[in-house]
Amino acid sequence: MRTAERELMARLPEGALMQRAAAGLAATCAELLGRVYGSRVVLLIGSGDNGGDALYAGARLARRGAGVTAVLLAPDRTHPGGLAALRRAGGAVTSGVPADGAGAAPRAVEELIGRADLVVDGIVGIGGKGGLRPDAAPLAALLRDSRAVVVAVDLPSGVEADTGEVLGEAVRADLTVTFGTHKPGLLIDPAREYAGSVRLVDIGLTLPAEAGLEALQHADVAARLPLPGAASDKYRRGVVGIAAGSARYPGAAVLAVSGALRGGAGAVRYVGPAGDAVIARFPETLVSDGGPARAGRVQAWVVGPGAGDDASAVAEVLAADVPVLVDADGLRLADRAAVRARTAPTLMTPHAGEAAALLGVPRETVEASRLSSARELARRYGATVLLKGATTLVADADGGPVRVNPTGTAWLATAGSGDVLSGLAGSLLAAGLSPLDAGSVAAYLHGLAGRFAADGAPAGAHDVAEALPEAWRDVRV
Ligand SMILES: NC(=O)C1=CN([C@@H]2O[C@H](COP(=O)(O)OP(=O)(O)OC[C@H]3O[C@@H](n4cnc5c(N)ncnc54)[C@H](O)[C@@H]3O)[C@@H](O)[C@H]2O)[C@@H](O)CC1
Ligand SMILES: [K+]
Repeated sequence: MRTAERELMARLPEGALMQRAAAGLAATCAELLGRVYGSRVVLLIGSGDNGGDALYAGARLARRGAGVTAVLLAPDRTHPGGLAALRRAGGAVTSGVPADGAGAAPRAVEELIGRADLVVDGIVGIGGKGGLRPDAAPLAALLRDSRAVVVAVDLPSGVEADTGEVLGEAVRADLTVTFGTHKPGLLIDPAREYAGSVRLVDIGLTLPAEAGLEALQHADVAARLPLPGAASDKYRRGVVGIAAGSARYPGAAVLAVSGALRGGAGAVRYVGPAGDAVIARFPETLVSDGGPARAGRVQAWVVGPGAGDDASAVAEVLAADVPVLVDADGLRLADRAAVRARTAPTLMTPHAGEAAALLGVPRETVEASRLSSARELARRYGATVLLKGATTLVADADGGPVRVNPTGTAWLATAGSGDVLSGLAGSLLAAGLSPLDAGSVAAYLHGLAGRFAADGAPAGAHDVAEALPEAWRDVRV
């Protein structure tokens, strides 16, 4: 993003890029205000180009009759062109510097924000690091209590653009207008939550083909779905083996199979103590007695959901020379050296707690730094890692682009939903997808299915599995 901006700026007349950004920002603000004339707009302005965007957008709104006041955090280092434009358009300017350098914003600023219809956050964008500085932090606190709509420029000020971490005080926006492309901080929790809904404004950048972070969209998923051809039979479509469930947790086996049956493999083979429960619910399942090593050929294994303490099944699966997905109890039971020694692909699917145990750090650390945690886990185990959570990430061991799943929903935070996901991803592995594709396509479909199943009301994991065909159909149109 930064390189692309530099290249384009060198080719365009001075300020052209900022004008494109400001035009998009002003249009969105006008849309949110409904009636611009007579509305009260406050601009929070830091010392960089992020403030410049906000000032030029403010000037456009002032010309349309809004009462616009810019609150300057660095009055002597404010974007000069933007400030002049706002003044020419009739906008007002006041200082936002706390009297004692930190602590509280000036009383006049508090009142302005209290009366505002809309506040534009132009404190800092991609040039910032380390949370808001003490002089800016009180403004973020004021916004939390304000009834005004808060629009962040490029990023909510204070979040880490490159990682999605939030290291201190940051602005909570209702909407973020971002330029050129999405930044990791808009896609990955916890920062994502600060951004509200995100609107992308095209400013004409040519972006590099490969980014550090990718999000699939419907067409990308559709292109990766395994579809049967004329020559397909159940074996060519792939057989997925599910080694899951225990006397205590038979339901995990049923749910993993329910996901696997909707993932594109031609057949699902089940191995474990819950065979009766599986057959009762899904008669099409091939149930084997004995361990995974004696189960017959499969093209991929899923091991771990509800597995209890059966370490031998996990060891047998890890010894198989086919792609293996390790989930839940399997992550705890797996011999770490055996995972690292595998030559066929491995896909690990921990939630934050399981990832923390594997990394030997507190759970909060993983939740606060999801991107680096997923990458580190993948590197350490030589495996692809799907880190579950509000924003699911899938990272390959080679350090290539990380996939962030855009379809997640809080409704999926329900018991058994991970079992469905692991069956689904395992089925895609058996059908021939790479672990990165299998994990990210599964997360995408699973998120969509969760939305369809919930549709504003609680849904169980089995509802999510039943909505998977609808998710397939949705991405294929
Ligand atoms: N470079 C470009 O071509 C374009 C840039 N645009 C805007 O410019 C922004 C980047 O501008 P800059 O590189 O000037 O950087 P920013 O404006 O994002 O931030 C830099 C300024 O913020 C202050 N700052 C840094 N960390 C802070 C913190 N933690 N708390 C408070 N203040 C902090 C610094 O003193 C510095 O002056 C983008 O986010 C975007 O909004 C857009 O106008 C589009 C075109
Ligand atoms: K901002």
